[in-house]
Amino acid sequence: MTGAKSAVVIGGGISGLATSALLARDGYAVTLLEKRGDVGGRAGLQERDGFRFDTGPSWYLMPEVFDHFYRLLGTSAAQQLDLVRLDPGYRVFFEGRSEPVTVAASREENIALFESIESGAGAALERYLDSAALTYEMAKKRFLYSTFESFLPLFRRDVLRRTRLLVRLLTESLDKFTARYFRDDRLRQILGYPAVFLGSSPFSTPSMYHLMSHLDLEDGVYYPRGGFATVIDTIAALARGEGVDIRTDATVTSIDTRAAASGRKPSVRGVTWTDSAGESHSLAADLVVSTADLHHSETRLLPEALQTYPESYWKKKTAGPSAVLVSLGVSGSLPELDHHSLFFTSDWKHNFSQIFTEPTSVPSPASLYVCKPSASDPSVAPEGSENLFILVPVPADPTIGGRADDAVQRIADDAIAQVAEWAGVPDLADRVLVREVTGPADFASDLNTWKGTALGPAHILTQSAFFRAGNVSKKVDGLLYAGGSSIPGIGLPMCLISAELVIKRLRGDTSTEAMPTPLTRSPAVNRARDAGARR
Ligand SMILES: Cc1cc2nc3c(=O)[nH]c(=O)nc-3n(C[C@H](O)[C@H](O)[C@H](O)COP(=O)(O)OP(=O)(O)OC[C@H]3O[C@@H](n4cnc5c(N)ncnc54)[C@H](O)[C@@H]3O)c2cc1C
Repeated sequence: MTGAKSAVVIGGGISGLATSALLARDGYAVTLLEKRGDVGGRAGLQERDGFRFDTGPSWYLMPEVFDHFYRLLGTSAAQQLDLVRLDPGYRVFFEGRSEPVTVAASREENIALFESIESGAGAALERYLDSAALTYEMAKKRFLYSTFESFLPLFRRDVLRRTRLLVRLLTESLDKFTARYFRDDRLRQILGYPAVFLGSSPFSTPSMYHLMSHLDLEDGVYYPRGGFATVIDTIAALARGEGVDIRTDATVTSIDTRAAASGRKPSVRGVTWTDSAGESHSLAADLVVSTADLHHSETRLLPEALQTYPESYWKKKTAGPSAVLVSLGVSGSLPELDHHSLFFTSDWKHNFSQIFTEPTSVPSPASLYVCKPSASDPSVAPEGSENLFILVPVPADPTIGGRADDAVQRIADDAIAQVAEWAGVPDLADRVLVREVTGPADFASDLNTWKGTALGPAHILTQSAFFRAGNVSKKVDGLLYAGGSSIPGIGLPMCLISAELVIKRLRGDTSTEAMPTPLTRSPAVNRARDAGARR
């Protein structure tokens, strides 16, 4: 585009694809460079023998955030995806108890469910969910869509009025918070588990995040038919439609800068990248947005003097868990499992401390998660078989190993045995037709994640909201960040918001709300383009 400013986006996960689409719509000439052979990053796809395995996300929460993102691009979630609301929401197996608990799709049914487990818990859940809904709405309106470039817009009457409540929600742990409402361990586990979505533990994540229960117990759990890869496909197609040049097998090896004019910071001049044949290339750009993990972007792609977040910063930070992922094609049907099934151990607190507290170790038995997308989607498994995805949270430590290591394969064997025993499918291991395993070392080498974390920096208080790493380099002009390790944080909806925060930061938009839809080109970009065209 004549006169258009150029941008390079590093990384082709959901954040990179979303950021590149918005930048292109805003008038930038965008090139996206992804090191792997396919886009998707953590939200990848593995196809084998007729099975389609999503390699990462499986919970589609905060549907309005997805829809808002699509609307920025002039379309909608309904136009792009075939979403089904899961009913029931999910099933939970508890160690030592023969009867699982089935969490329903609606608030009313869940209130009745809680009451059936603990007398008085129905009314307590009503209060809990009211508080969760209010906190979620406030987070969406005041925190999630803020770049925190300025704190002034946060000082609104609705926030100030709730200062005391906010302080309590930030300083009390989620576990303590739920204990004030419920006595039954099972209910407290159901309400504490969402901390794992945030790469954290209910014992260290702030109770602010009880807002997550609004999402799974009231708002509903959705699934995009075709799998999460279809979400990636649609965003990649929209990015291409906006003119983004997406290049795979393109590993960025440095973010390049030009020396500062006196009194100013150095500024980006582009990136150096290597193709699959190992040949090095330079690509000039006015703007670079890295959506690779922030630890990698900062400590591997920039010289030390230009790092806003050097190794000394990361030494004091807490990584979210890594995971051993087991994708299985299984012959026959598995009615014992729901679309989503959770398996909680009774020494749950010890389980979390094994993952997060030094010296760490791999929990066994583990509190783990199983997805069976074939429950809702025949396209992900050949007829007469099931698609299973087991996620075993483990410490963020690449020395645990990867798919080639016996230790990781043993963790996978143990997880299959645990699911078989707890869910009552004794022949599960014998029915496995296809098996793919991923471990912490694979996250580190395949995706350049910090310490092999599956998710990113944990959402503990000191790594949430304005305490989380910001989306702009303090040392290099024209260098911005998006993705799970930056603001607002972990999860697909957060990553879509992080893309929008790049546009807000470039425009100096310090508002706390989502931008109006559809995204229209900023006057500043139009002026720059016109000036370039006149030259
Ligand atoms: C097992 C698992 C389960 C999850 N479950 C859920 C869920 O149910 N719901 C939900 O909402 N979220 C879930 N998440 C979180 C969600 O998947 C992530 O937050 C999100 O996908 C992160 O996207 P991203 O684009 O920020 O990072 P990534 O997906 O990691 O993308 C970064 C990209 O950068 C590339 N890259 C790295 N270095 C370079 C380089 N030097 N040059 C070029 N490219 C580079 C990587 O290859 C990668 O493709 C889950 C994640 C995992 C791993």
